[in-house]
Amino acid sequence: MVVLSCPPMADRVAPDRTVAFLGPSGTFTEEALRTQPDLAAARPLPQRSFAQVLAAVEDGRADFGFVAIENAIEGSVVAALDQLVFERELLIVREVLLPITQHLLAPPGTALADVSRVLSFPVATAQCRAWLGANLAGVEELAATSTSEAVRIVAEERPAGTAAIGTALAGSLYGLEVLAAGIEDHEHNVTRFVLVAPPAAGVPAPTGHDKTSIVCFQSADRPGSLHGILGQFSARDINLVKLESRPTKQALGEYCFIVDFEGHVADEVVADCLRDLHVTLRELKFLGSYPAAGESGPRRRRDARDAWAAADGWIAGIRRTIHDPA
Ligand SMILES: O=C(O)C(=O)C[C@]1(C(=O)O)C=C[C@@H](O)C=C1
Repeated sequence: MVVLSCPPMADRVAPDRTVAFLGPSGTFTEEALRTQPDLAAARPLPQRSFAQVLAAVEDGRADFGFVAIENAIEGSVVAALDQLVFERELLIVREVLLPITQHLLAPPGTALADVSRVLSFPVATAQCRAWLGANLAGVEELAATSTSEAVRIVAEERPAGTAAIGTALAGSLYGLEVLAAGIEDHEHNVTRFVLVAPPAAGVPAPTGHDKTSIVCFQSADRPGSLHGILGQFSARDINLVKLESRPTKQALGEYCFIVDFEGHVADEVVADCLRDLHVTLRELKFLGSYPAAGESGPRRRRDARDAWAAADGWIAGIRRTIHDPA
């Protein structure tokens, strides 16, 4: 199951555009990017970290950045999410879902009993926690800057007794063999990636199947503040897709809320909700409205939004009849 988002023509990335992503060749990020024909045809700019990917977009070396942001087993990829929330002024313009299959890879001729150390990107290692406990209990876990970097190091530097966790693609690119396939702890392992661009690139056109992401910074830590935020959505029948609190890094116990919900800022009901939040919050950061990946969810809410637009038209009709006081 590879779920593709299908951007309208105007929102496809042109082949002369540069897309920065986590490298080197053979990362899951590259696999996800290659599910998108327009991104696969664009100029690739592999980087060594999420921060470098996003910095490349902000300083103009890349037109777009492509990063993992959420995993079905591990939750948010906080190193990327925090960058978007706190460090960068970038907009999400697309999301892509990729099923993730982890492989234990080692130089040809290695047996499982020879493995005393496992090298990988920590998010990937964490997805295999139960498998490692059951099959390689007590082995040393080492961190690399990405899964494919781990595979490259094991293939080229041959550290003693070391296997890598990564993609089958990286295994064949760098010449490692698969010691064990499908070692992730849950079979429905999916990672969500986002394509980001500078705000000047604008917001993608609504498709009728969209998501919006925002960050709510509260004015004060008082009872009911989260209830107040959520109430704005429930009053308008807007479905939340994800709600996460993250420390603002300003003071212990001070949190902001990252909210993903169905709909596009072009929808009147969404705009109205954002207006009310903007009035009440200390700061409201708009992370983007973009086509939602997958088939379930946002389409279900269209009837409610159509009803809201009809109600808006009804009010506008009444207001047009208000007498001019002059
Ligand atoms: O290291 C990689 O291969 C990546 O693309 C990064 C990453 C992540 O950060 O979540 C991407 C997908 C998988 O969930 C594991 C690792």
